[in-house]
Amino acid sequence: MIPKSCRAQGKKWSATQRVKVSLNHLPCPMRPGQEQEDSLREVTLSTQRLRVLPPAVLSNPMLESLNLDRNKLRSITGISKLCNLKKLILSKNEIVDFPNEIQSLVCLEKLELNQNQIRVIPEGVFSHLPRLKHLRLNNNRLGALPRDLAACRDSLQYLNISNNLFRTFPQPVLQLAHLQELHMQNNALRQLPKELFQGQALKTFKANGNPLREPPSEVCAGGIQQIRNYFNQLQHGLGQEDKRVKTMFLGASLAGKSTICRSLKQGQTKLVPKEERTVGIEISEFQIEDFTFLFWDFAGQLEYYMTHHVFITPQALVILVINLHMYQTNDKTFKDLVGFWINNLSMRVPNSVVLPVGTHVDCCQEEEVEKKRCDIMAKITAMLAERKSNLTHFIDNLEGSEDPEFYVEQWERLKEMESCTLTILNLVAVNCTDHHDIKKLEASILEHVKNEQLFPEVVRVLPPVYRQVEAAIVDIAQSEEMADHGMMDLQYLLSKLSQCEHLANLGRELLQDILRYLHRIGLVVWYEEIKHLETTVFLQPTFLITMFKVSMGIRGSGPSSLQGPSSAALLCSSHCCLFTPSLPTQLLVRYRLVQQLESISVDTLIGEHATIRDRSNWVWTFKSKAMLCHRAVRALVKHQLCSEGMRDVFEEIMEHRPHTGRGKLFSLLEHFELCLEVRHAKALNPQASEFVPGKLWETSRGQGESWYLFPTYLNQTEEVSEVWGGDHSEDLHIRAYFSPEIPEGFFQRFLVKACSFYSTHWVAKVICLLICNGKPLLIKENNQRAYSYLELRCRKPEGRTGFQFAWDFLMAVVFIIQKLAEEWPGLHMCMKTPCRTAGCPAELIWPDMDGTNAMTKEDVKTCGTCGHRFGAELLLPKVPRQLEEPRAQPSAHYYVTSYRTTTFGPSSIHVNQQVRRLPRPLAQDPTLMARLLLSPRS
Ligand SMILES: Nc1nc2c(ncn2[C@@H]2O[C@H](COP(=O)(O)OP(=O)(O)OP(=O)(O)O)[C@@H](O)[C@H]2O)c(=O)[nH]1
Repeated sequence: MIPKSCRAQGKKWSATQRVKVSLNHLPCPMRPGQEQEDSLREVTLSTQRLRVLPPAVLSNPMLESLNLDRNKLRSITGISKLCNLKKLILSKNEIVDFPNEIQSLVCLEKLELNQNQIRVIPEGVFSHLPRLKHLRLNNNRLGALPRDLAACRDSLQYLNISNNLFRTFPQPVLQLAHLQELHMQNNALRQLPKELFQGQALKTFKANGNPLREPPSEVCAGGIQQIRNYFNQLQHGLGQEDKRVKTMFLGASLAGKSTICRSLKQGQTKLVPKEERTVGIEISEFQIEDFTFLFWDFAGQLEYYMTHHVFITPQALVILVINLHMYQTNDKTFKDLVGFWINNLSMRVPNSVVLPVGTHVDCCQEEEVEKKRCDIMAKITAMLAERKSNLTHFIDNLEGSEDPEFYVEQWERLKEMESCTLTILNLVAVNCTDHHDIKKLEASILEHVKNEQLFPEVVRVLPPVYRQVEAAIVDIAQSEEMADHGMMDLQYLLSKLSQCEHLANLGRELLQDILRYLHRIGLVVWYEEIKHLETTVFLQPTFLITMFKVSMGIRGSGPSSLQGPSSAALLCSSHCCLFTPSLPTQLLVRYRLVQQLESISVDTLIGEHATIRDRSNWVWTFKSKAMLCHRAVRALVKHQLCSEGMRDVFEEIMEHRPHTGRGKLFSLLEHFELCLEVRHAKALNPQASEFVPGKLWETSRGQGESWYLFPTYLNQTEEVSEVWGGDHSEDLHIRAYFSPEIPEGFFQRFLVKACSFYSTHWVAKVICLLICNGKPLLIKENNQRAYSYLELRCRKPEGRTGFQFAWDFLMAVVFIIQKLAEEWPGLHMCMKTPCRTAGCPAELIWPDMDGTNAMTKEDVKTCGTCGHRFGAELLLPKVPRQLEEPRAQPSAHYYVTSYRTTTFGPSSIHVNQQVRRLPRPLAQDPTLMARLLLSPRS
């Protein structure tokens, strides 16, 4: 949250209008020439605050294209006069009643009415629009489509009805024989008709955000072919209802998560000895009545929070376990034991259902339990209310600004966040040593998951073959031949499945579909998108998680001072069908990595061609720089695994030849941005020689071995500050504000992302300095309640080229931050520039960024608080107009080296990691990069 004073001040600043065609410049029918003819045919009147159609527009019957988006239109009376109109854009207006006059626009090919408030479309409009190819009706309040939409059967190719209120599939759509693209996301659909997928025309289909059970969302996520295969299979046998709930146990250390988890599974009290701490995550499956529960037991230690972005997923029941004995009715314990989790859930999975469970009731007085229960519930309620009120305040702030149309995208995003609700169920207090309490908790869980309002997606309809394949995989996973680590080659697995008598006739495509489904529901893990892992299926996901642990669990202290001894708890249950107890969980645990490194045996060192001195060096580098070299990690893992006779696992997860590839372990760590591969470790911080376009870059793969930086364990900040040389009042200086706060692990992941773009960097715990073409950019984290932001600073440049470069650089980093922030759907981020007058609290709120960087047309801005005037280029990505000096380089140079370093304009970007996810021409053009990085979440 931003202090009220600053927010209020921020409103006084505003961007200038971005008017494309002003009303005074409407095409005049008298001017001759081709240009004139074109302008007669096409008019754009976006963001003009129009309430009615301007008569000048209506008097032009030759008009073929009219864009009226982002106005205040409620009706479009008179539009029927424009009978030659082919394209009509009415997006983001205030239309409630569908404009009937549209039926007169018989030439219409493209109609966009998205982001209005239309509830009903009357019959008799579309029957007059036989040429309509493209129709956008998303973000309205529609629950049905008119029957006569079928009249567009030969023309309509694109239809978007996402973000409406459809509960049943609109039947007229089935008539649209030429439909190629259909968007139906975020409605309330439960079932899709198989007829939709029978023709071959449909190429793109999106339906995420619906409580689908037939086909389930996890099948739809596989695309049209997987849906077709699903329906084909359903024809061969009746669909079976599968009731499955992912249940995540979260909470601080020693809360009792594992105890509850095990007790529920075994149907009796199962106290977990304190020494058996959970490490990372444990997964197990078991049954209550006809519900299958997939339990994910998360370790409470801070070290593991870094992996939560990988495993905390939506649509799960969250059991938030609170040790009532430890809990005190003060703000501090609330924050540590409850508030922290509620905050994280509301940022990461804002639509979840949370069941708070209080443990250790036997250690409390009866009245004490009730008092604490009330306190916890009241504080959670207050917390959520504060969040809502903050969102409302942000929305009001944008609506009340002088130019609200410049903040439409931010406003929409806030509205979306406002509509999300974290449902908090009543706290259940239990004594885990008492069998009755465990039964009571079980009944409570069952009651909640049966509630369709809370869990509309629990039931999935599946063809019998899905269950058969799942059962066959369980058999394979439990068979003698299965290695302990549970990893299997994809082709081998498929051939094993094909050998099963009843699965012999299934095609590979269908088997892979089913594997993808099982991956999405969390039963197996198959990361098709990671190069080193595309042919590996983890039949025991728990093992996969242990691989992460190599990089974690290093620090000796937890979130509170509750740290216990360090050994792994291992889940083992007769109900647990997929996960066997023989996993090497204990072996890879690193609570105290320094000690672990020190204990690497001499034999292992010799095997890795290392010496005792190397080992001391590894320890020193890790302590001082949070870095481990490839060999150190190899030795560490080998030492642990080989001493337990698990050499095969070691060979599986580590690359044999250290210089040729990363191996599975590092592919995973990098994919999830838990560590950064760095080439140089000579200086106190990773420092690479800089890439200069056109010159030889000295860094090369053959030079020395790889080092891996684990940013979570960084500590010192002095060196970064020293290289930066201190803040100057003249610096270009912007801030990315976060509400409610910067999520745990955000800055560390930002470091991994940003440093993979910029090869020269210095990093520390909450500060990072990136260098691009010799220019530094500093990023600092300030995560204070009601004052959470990342500050970006550049030295004040000189001349036009300097500003161009500085803003390119700043914007590239802003986009990286924004892209990362998208992973927290409940996180609000807002860019601001503090007033440059010392002591003035005003801040300029940035308008929406549409990727053009043309954020203002004003050359000078005046602060509404202190009255000082500043060149706009000092505050926003705006380059001064006067051409004081020739540009040093053309704006869109593009260089690719073997390291995939690319350059746009004067800036250079190292896309070593991102290149896998972003298309090649990424850096050809900074605005393209902006659009790519800012493209809406799917
Ligand atoms: N007396 C009593 N002891 C409990 C209760 N619940 C859990 N315990 C004990 O509390 C300790 C911690 O329980 P765990 O289940 O390991 O806690 P956790 O939340 O999984 O802890 P981490 O593994 O650190 O994340 C164990 O020694 C349990 O036996 C309870 O209701 N009453």
